[in-house]
Amino acid sequence: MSEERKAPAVRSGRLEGRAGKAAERAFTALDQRLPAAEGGTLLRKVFPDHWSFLLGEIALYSFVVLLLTGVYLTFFFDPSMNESVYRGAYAPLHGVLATQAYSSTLRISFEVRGGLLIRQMHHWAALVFVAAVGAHMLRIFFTGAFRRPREGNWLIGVTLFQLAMLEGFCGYSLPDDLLSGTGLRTAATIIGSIPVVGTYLNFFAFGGAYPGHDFIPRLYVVHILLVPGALVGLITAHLILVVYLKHTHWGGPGRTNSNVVGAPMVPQFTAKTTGFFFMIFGLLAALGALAQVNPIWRYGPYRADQVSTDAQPDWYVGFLEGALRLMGPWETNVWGHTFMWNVLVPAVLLPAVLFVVLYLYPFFERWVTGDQAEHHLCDRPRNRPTRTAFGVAAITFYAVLLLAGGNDVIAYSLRVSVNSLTWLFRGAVFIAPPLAFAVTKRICLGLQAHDRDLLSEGEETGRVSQEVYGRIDEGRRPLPERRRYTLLLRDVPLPLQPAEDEPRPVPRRRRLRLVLSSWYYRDRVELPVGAAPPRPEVTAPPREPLTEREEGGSAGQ
Ligand code: HEM
Ligand code: HEM
Repeated sequence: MSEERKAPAVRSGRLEGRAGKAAERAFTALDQRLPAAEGGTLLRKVFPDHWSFLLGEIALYSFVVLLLTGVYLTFFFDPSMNESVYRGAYAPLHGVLATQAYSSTLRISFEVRGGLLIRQMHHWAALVFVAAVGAHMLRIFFTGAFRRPREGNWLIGVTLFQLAMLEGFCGYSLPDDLLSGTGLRTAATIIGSIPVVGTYLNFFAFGGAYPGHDFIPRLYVVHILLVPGALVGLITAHLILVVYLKHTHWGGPGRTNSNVVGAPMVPQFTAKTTGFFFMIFGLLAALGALAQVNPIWRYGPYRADQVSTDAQPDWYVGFLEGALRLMGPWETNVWGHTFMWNVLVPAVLLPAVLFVVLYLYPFFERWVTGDQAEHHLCDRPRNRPTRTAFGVAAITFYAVLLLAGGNDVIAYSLRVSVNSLTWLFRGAVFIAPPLAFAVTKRICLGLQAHDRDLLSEGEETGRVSQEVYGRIDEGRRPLPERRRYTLLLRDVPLPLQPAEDEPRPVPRRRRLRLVLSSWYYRDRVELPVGAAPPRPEVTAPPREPLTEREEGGSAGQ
């Protein structure tokens, strides 16, 4: 048997003699049936350590909690739209006509043992899940972890993000209370706004005129089978790619673009991440036990002729609600077909454009930079001012829409006119993102200038002294070597330049690329002269295999 295919404990010399032979035999038997030797290599895979890498894990573990609590809910939830008079444990609603979906959710809340806890855990886990997915996506964006070779994983990620929002929307629409019914009414209007086919799609989805009797059972299948199935499949592919492509890490001495340094999967990483799972589980259980969420008995069952004020969707759908509230009442009638711009633009076209932009961003940036190299080091956001500014502008745009989605609540709480507030948000949606872009870019360049200052002048000691001649010395000392190295490890491409032999006049597409490239990369603060950046370690040619190194250990694989 080759050295590689021996049991790890035998290989490392920790097991000798009879015990060693027995271990070797057992391992060989296992390896003939399962890829045990390959699995052993996998167990030593290293995983870099940084708090920002925990965001993906929070998403993963809250998804696991959703699966566990969701299965429990399916034992008791009845997705039927048949109506009957409510006679359950919640006396204030006695005598009210409600669907089985609504009554069974009340039963889960008041009669099933542990039902309210599990229901609230499920809802809190959904809120945390989508938030973690969003935050994880931002970390990938701001650190440039979407660049070659991880573009495929970015595409899977953007799909996961949409599925997460869809799953959440389907989930909170299931109990058929007044709030969720109002959300479904909005969904029906959005489907109906699609030109030409909208009405037919609506009839198809709802099995007749809205609300019909079919929609909640259909939504149920989507919520507990289709979307979770797609999520499980894509998350598995996502994680396989994370393992296969290896994880990015933050640069520093010994941490380069051609290696990955971190704790081995077994035992360090597994121990840490299992503990982290239990922390998340505990936190969600505490939230479920202590913080009320979605008290559907206060809203009452859905009735198509009623709508409550301050009806707010879950936070992740709030931006669509905001976009709908900001849009003016525009419609056009063409050959008997009505184009409802007031719904079509904010609720169909806007999200479509946003997600296409998200899908394409890595390819756009690669085109602008002409950068074909593989990148395994995380970017410091300040070193990519234009990308960072883009990200912050997008977050600002999203935040304005989210706030606009709660314009009635804000107006009521602050005692201001809801119309004035709507106009304020209409202005802000156009003005705030470019403003955020400009401010962020300035801040990034300011931080770069600060880095340059640190490199050339050293860091402040905090001790100001005065010489006998009167000169005041603010007290600086050279940066520690590790910090200096990290600041110098900067990987920022130069703007593309027209080649000497390029045909003139330069074709329009090429000109656009040159202009964009210059706009992206011309603003930068150069590092001090003489401080040679560790360039060779920054960019590796494509398809160089990465070496793995255990923290404080030697290089392997
Ligand atoms: C259900 C949702 C998701 C789950 C459970 C998930 C899980 C994870 C985990 C556990 C990691 C490794 C740890 C880390 O870097 O945080 C990871 C890495 C990654 N994720 Fe996700 N993710 C999800 C959604 C997304 C989204 C929305 C995007 C981007 C649009 C994305 C893009 C990536 C990329 C590119 C990596 C590799 C990062 C690197 O090597 O530095 N993921 N994901
Ligand atoms: C990403 C995954 C999921 C998300 C984001 C999600 C979200 C939600 C939300 C927000 C609700 C409304 C809870 C409430 O009543 O306050 C809900 C209800 C429900 N979910 Fe999920 N869910 C997910 C996965 C699952 C899975 C995998 C199952 C079952 C296998 C499931 C089963 C249910 C059931 C039966 C209900 C209705 C009961 C009720 O509303 O109390 N969910 N879901």
